[in-house]
Formats: sequence, structure tokens, C-alpha cells
Amino acid sequence: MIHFEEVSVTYEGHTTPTIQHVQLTIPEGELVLLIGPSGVGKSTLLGTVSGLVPHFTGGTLRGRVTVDGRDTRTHKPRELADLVGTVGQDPLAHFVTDTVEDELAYGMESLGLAPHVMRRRVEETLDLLGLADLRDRPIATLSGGQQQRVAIGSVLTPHPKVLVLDEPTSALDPAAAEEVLSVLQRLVHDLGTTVLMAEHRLERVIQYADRALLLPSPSAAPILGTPTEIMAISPVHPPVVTLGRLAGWNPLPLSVRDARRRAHDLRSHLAAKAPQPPTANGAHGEPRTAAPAATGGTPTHAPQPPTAPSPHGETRTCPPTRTGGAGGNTDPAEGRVPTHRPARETGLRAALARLRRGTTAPPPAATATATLKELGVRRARIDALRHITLTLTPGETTALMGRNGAGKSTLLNTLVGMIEPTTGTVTVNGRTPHRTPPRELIREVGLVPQEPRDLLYADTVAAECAAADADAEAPPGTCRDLVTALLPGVPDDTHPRDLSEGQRLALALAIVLTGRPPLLLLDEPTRGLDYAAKARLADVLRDLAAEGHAIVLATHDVELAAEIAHRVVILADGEVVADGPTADVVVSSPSFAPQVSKILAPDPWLTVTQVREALA
Ligand SMILES: Nc1ncnc2c1ncn2[C@@H]1O[C@H](COP(=O)(O)OP(=O)(O)OP(=O)(O)O)[C@@H](O)[C@H]1O
Ligand SMILES: Nc1ncnc2c1ncn2[C@@H]1O[C@H](COP(=O)(O)OP(=O)(O)OP(=O)(O)O)[C@@H](O)[C@H]1O
Repeated sequence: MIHFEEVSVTYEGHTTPTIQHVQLTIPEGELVLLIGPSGVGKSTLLGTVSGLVPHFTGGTLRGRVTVDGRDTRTHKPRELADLVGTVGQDPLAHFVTDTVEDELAYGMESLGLAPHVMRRRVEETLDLLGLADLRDRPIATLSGGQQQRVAIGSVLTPHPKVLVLDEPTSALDPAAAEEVLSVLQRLVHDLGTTVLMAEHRLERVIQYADRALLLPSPSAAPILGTPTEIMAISPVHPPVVTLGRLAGWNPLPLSVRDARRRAHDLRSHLAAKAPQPPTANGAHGEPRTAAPAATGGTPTHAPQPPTAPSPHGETRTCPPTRTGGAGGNTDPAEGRVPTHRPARETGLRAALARLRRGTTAPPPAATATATLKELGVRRARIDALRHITLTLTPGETTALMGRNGAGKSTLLNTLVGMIEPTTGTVTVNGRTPHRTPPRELIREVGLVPQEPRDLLYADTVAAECAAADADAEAPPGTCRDLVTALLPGVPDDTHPRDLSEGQRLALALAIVLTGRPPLLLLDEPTRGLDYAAKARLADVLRDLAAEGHAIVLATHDVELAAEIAHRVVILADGEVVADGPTADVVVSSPSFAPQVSKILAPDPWLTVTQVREALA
């Protein structure tokens, strides 16, 4: 179905190709998982299939890519729209209409499908993707995960023969991700759809793949094989494979079920040992800094080691006049394409930029306590948060989890003063965020937003970093060093819009970390990051927590939460439904338990790091 003939892509200003020697065939009716480190060229390779590369990104494509016989260099994305459905990494760049139902129908309308067919497919898709309750909602008012589901739904309705998906589950909660993947698998099995999908969270997807396509390093030829073959050689692998390698299992397990069947001996080895809770520097053991007692009316959730061994322990292809490539890329053939980016949060971008630019103040104090009392937030007609009472203490890392639309981003945005409480109170170090001038608030709290682009305004990585150093009055080079520490190889002179997703996130993280805010908020901070980059981020965050910073991560990444969170708070429909030490909360939840915990249950292990240390 998809043929690559000696394909290479070289972006403008680059001396070496980003991808080269791509020579392979993807047969009809297979789900092929594209994997590789951050910035290696996965989106570039996907773009050669959807036609976005080079039509929207610029650069030179050599060789030939054909999809069902159509050459993607001579067919623009619009001319492939009936054949290829594409979802890029940024759902906002994807949308063409204003409401959920219109968006689901749009692709079919463009292809001229009969109204009764469109109606039926819209209804089917609303049900399949759990969108029925949102059908009339303006897309701009949806949460990040809700938007990602709409983006996926809108490419499913026209029933294209080929789906090209770039990190399609990155903003989805674990249950929604499973639902989407099983829908895709059904399309592959029942309709013979061909799916080419890039994903970093392999723990979610590897067991659904017929084959895996590995890009091992920039410019290296890709390797196609069965998932088991590729997992044996891949530099990126999920915890189940890491555990299998550690235990010497052959063949390597790909699913929790496979691993459980082999875990008997490992369990016996671990029986007399106890897992260590997370602390600084990637090691496990006693936290370096004990958190002071909470001052609010709620229970303290300082980092408390469980007493071990305890049982808890671009874009869819559509007419270019209405879409923008991420960050307003240019179609050299058709001139500048206006970026269509619905304002999800009015003034969010400007507010974040203001928050950053306001930092002419002295470096912040190391610690801050945030208190939320009976917080309620109403957004349009939706109660996004209700009766939230929480205290966030210095030295503590809290993972805020819960299904899409539960209220996580709303809570973080309230803590940085971008949303005003409807009822109740929020204070950060005694200040009320929405009434505190940005230049003062920045001393107390920093947010890495769900869309890192919202934080970036300079023309190059180097200029962003220089501005971040100046804003935070940090020594020159601080931010740049942090970028490299998180993700090596991010170029200095590239425009942030041309960075890969992981590179852009590493830049946004570094900018906020440069300010070393006492209260550090991160909204889904692992999109686009490979496992090594995530481990480095975890190290940085552990060190900050050990120095007394309070950290809150809104995340669907259960593996990250297990690695670094002392405490997990689960939101549902705007309310707190669970709050306690990580092991207590996640182990009892099939959705939020990490792979190691599922494999070794009922023993209280959460991460491969804990197992490795116990076996050492
Ligand atoms: N339009 C562009 N112009 C110049 N360089 C680009 C452009 N798009 C991507 N690049 C560069 O090409 C390289 C590969 O980027 P790409 O987005 O394909 O990587 P990726 O594997 O998808 O990364 P991630 O896992 O972070 O999403 C990166 O170094 C990136 O900076
Ligand atoms: N600007 C807005 N106007 C109206 N409703 C909104 C707006 N932004 C979000 N909402 C709604 O508020 C609720 C909470 O959204 P929020 O973005 O806080 O969820 P979330 O837990 O961060 O979700 P996700 O995991 O998908 O990012 C959702 O029902 C969402 O649809």
C-alpha cells in the first residue's frame, strides 16, 4: 500500500538529510508502529506519506513515496485527502470547523458523501470515541484530550484506506487510549485499513502493532521487523521490555500478560526485598528533604515512603486555505498559509508571555505552599472544578491524574492566575494568583503549558534561551545547558516552530526550569519525549523537589507518575476522588497502575528502577 523508494529528506539550511535510505513497503491492512528517539525524524517520515513533507514543511524530498500508486511529491495533501487521513501532533492545527459535529462531518462533505451516510458515520464515531456528550461543543472549549479525540474521529469518518497518526494517544487518558487503539485495530482487521503510527508511549501500543519500524538514530536507515525483533534491538523500549531484558527473558514480553506468565522466578528473587520510594538523583531511598507540615485544613501529603513491604506500597489533509501547518508553516507552492488556531484559552499565550517577560524581580525564594479551599471553577456552562480542597507543600511532587476533561489543566491555570475561581479560594505563598501582578507571581509559580508553543515567542532556540536567562537573572547559558541536558542535539539557530515535538517541549521545560519557581506546574510534560529524555526530566524534577520546590504534574503518563510522584491526586468530573501516596493510589487502579506494578502484583513494586536496585 505504501512504497518508499530510496527516500531522503533534507530540510532547508541542513547539510545532512534528516531521513535517508528509506526503502521499504508497508502492505495493505497492517498496523505499523514507527518508533525512535525524540527528534530522529519520525514526523518527517510520516509527512512524506501524507504529503506534508515537502509541500508544507519545505525541504527537499528525494526518491519516491507512493500511496496506493499515488506519488506524494506530485500530489498535494489535498489531492490525497480521499486516500490518506492524517492526524498530526498538534490537534489545534488540525481543525477546520468550530464544533465537534461539524468537524466530524467536514472531511466527508469535502469528498461529497451522501447526507445519510455522513449522518450515520458521525453518530458511529461519536459513540466509538466517547464524544456523544460533546457533540455540540465549540472545539475551542474542549480539553486537550477531548480535542485529540475529535481530531482522530474526524479522519476516521471518511474511511480512508490509509491512516497516518503522529502520537495519537499523547493527550489521552489511559482508558481513552485503549479505546482508540482498539478502534484502530478493528479498522485494520475488519476493513483492511493500513495504519502508520508514531508513538513514544510504547507500553500503550506495542501489543497492537503487526510490525514495528525503527528509526534508530538521525539519518540511519530504518529497520522493519516484528515488534519482538525490533524490541530486542531498539534503543527505546517500554518498561515491560526493560524488565524482560533485566530478567533475561527470551523471547521478550510485549504485554503485561506475557510478562506475568514469566515472572514467577523474579517474584521469588524479590520476595525478601522491599521497594524504595523515589527521591533525588534518580536513586531510591529516603527523601533528602522532609516536607514541612501542611498549613491548610487538609491532610499533609509530604513525601512519605510506604512502609515496605506493604500491599500498596498538520494536520488532516484539507484545503490549505483553512489549515495551518504547526506554527504557520509555509506551502512553497501556494504561498503563506494562515494558521488556524482556535484560542482555547482567551489570551493564554499572551498571559504566559507576560508572565515570562514580567520577571525583572530578584530570584525567587526556594519554597512555596499553595492552598486551595473549596475551589470551584465554572467555564461557560461547565463545572470544571468543584469543592477542591488541597495543600501543596514544598519538597513534594504531586501527580494530578484523571480522565480527559476531569479538570487538571483548569486547576493548574487557576494556580497561575489565568483563571479566576468561581467559588472558594486559591493562595500561593499567601498571594491570590489572579490578583497578583505577573512580575510578582512569577517569583512564586511557573507553568509549562500543555501546548509548549504557547510559551515560545522568539525566532530561534538561542534567542529563547537568552531571553529566559535574562528573565530569570540566571547566568548566561543556564537555559541552553538545561535544554541539552534534557535532550541533546537541539539546534541553536532553528525556529521553535520547526523543532520536533520533543525538542519544543524540552525548550519550554528548560525556559520554565531556568526560573526555578518555588511552585512548578507541568501540564502533560512528556509529549514527544523518548524514554531517555523522560528519565533526565525525572532526575531534574527529583533534584528540584529535594531542594524544596513543590511540583505538580498533570499527566496521563502512569510510568512517569510512578517514577517521581510522592503523591497522586485523581480528579473525576472536577472533584478529587483519590488523594494519597503514589503506591496506595495507583496500585489499586487498573487504569493508573504502571506496567511493573501490574506484572508483579500483589507485591508492591512500581518501577524497573526499584527492581534493578533490589537485584543489584
Ligand atoms: N520544517 C523544518 N525545518 C527545519 N528542520 C526541521 C523541520 N521539521 C523538522 N525539522 C528537524 O528535523 C529533525 C526531525 O524532526 P521530526 O519532527 O521529524 O522528529 P521526530 O522523530 O518526529 O521527533 P519527536 O519524537 O520529538 O516528535 C529535528 O531535528 C527537527 O528540528
Ligand atoms: N475555555 C473553556 N470553556 C468552557 N469549557 C472549558 C474550557 N476549557 C475547558 N473546558 C471544559 O472544562 C472541563 C475541564 O477541562 P480541562 O482542560 O481542565 O481538563 P483536563 O483534565 O486537563 O483534560 P485533558 O486530560 O484532556 O487535558 C472539560 O469538560 C472541558 O471541556
